Amino acid sequence: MTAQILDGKATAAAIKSELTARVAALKERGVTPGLGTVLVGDDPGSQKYVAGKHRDCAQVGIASIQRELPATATQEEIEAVVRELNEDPACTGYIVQLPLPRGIDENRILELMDPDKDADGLHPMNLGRLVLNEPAPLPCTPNGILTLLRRHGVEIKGAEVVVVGRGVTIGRPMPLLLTRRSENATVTQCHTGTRDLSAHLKRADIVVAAAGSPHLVRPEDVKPGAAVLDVGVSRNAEGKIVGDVHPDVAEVAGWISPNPGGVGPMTRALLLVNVVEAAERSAG
Ligand SMILES: Nc1nc2c(c(=O)[nH]1)N[C@@H](CN(C=O)c1ccc(C(=O)N[C@@H](CCC(=O)O)C(=O)O)cc1)CN2
Repeated sequence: MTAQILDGKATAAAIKSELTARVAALKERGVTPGLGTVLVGDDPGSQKYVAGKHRDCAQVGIASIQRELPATATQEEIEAVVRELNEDPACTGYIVQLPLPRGIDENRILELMDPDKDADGLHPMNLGRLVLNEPAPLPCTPNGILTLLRRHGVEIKGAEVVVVGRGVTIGRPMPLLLTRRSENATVTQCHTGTRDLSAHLKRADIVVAAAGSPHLVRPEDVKPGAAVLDVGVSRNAEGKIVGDVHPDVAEVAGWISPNPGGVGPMTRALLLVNVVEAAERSAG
């Protein structure tokens, strides 16, 4: 039996359709939500992701504010754009596309953002609120993964979850979301220093593979029936995505997220959710 698909494309489309109605209701009250993006440099992947975010905005009626800087931009030039978006009343929320070019202090840029306009949920204040169980915009990829599981009826409560990776956008916040009382999962975080990854994976009901290591999760390491989410985006020589999950895992798992078409579209949809929620808060 092959695994059932955690269809990120279809789920994101459903979320966007729900958001279209919420944006229309906001506009009737005189509020137009606006998403800003700050793109620094000419990385083709980042350009593609940012273009996708603005396509999504157009689909649901959110206004787009785009700021682009060359790869040679200085820390001060990027900070000036961040300050400008903090002050711009048309900008409900914004993101700084990561990674930033080498030499730029990414944390300082994130800290400079107005936390109330942090559409990514990656500002230290908002990550702190998440730790403290206070309301905050949630990081888009972890929230996208949770939403994808929930909308496919995958049981999270009581599940043993293994998160592979410890990056700021996914690996670090993912366990914080999963261990809230509303989710009640038990989480093991694995990383390059984990001694026996295979032993941890074999016990997992849910695997979130976000290590950026091609085909790291092999079929022999997966518990039959487990839900496996592939967040890896390495590229092969032809520029095609190679995920962290070996394709044969589909023969063992109960659920699998395709890549592309799984977690990526959910990341974009949950970004729009953060913008619409911020606009609804500001509308009172
Ligand atoms: N400020 C941020 N930077 C980055 C984030 C983030 O959440 N905030 N995450 C990633 C990139 N990312 C969003 O920005 C992102 C990655 C992938 C996709 C996506 O839709 N992928 C498609 C495939 C696209 C392709 O063919 O390349 C898919 O999975 O189907 C959307 C957003 C790092 N930076």
